Amino acid sequence: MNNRIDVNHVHVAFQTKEGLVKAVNHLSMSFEKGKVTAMIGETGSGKSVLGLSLLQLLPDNSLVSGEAFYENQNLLTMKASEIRKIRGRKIALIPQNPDTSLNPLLKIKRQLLEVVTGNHRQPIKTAIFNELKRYHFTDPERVAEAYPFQLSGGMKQRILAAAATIRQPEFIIADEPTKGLDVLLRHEVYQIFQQMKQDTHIGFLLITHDLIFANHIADHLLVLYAGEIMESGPTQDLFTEPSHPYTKGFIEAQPYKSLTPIPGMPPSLIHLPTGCAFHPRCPYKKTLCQQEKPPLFSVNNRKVRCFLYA
Ligand SMILES: Nc1ncnc2c1ncn2[C@@H]1O[C@H](COP(=O)(O)OP(=O)(O)OP(=O)(O)O)[C@@H](O)[C@H]1O
Ligand code: NI
Repeated sequence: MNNRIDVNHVHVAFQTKEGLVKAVNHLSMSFEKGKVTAMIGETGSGKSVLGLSLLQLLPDNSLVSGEAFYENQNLLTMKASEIRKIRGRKIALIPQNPDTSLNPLLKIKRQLLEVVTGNHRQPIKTAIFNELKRYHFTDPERVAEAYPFQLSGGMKQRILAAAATIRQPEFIIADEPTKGLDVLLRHEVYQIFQQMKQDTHIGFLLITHDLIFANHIADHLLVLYAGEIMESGPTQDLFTEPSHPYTKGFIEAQPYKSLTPIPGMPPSLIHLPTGCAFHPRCPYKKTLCQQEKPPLFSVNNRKVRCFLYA
């Protein structure tokens, strides 16, 4: 099947001097083409690690197991030569920081040409200009001749979006595209994504801390905590009525809400708590929560990893 990526029981751990860091723990889900799936959760919850694992972009100290099926192939175990054919062409990554992702020494034209390799120079140039126009560059010829330092932050974000979509991938993984941006620029990125979503049938995996963005654009939400999905379901439902105590706390902690942080800290990923990973911080914990890990319970049209919904 081409229209989804099916993630089954993925584990990612890192070997470190201190011990095994269990960053992603038996995580299962699927990403659909034509939909935006946003992955949210506190820092260190495993969002980026999961995203990078799908393209085999994790460092050498990582241990990855499980499956991520795309077109009947497991992305996680594919040979390097095979995943290279998929990376960028079928599944593209929009990296976080335009300043480190664009080469300061190369003109935009060169950087986009490197993305669309091929022999047919002329059609490729046309493709690049068309793609730039799609992102509201009114004078693509001039932008193509520019160096990154000659462009504003918003323009660079649009270049990165163009570089990702120009090869018409089926999926895009975007890791915190609004991180560290001021309000104006954030809104520009919202618009870029809105447009990518409207104009294409791409499936997006959007990794973000920006819940306003997620609420704006995502069809489906995944809430991660200590490398596990705590809750997943349609975005509107989760925002209007979060079920999991962690989702409630996380939404409440946002600057646009009460800004009340969840008491306590995320657990050590080397020594994960027994039972529910969230129990040490949970206001509703029962004895069972300390002893047994809750499965994902189906509640209405979502899944919740909490015994309150057993
Ligand atoms: N190479 C590595 N070696 C050891 N631990 C790592 C490595 N890479 C990531 N980790 C750990 O894995 C955990 C998950 O990291 P990840 O970057 O996925 O978090 P995140 O949810 O994306 O956080 P943020 O929102 O801050 O980007 C963290 O505890 C991190 O320290
Ligand atoms: Ni991250």
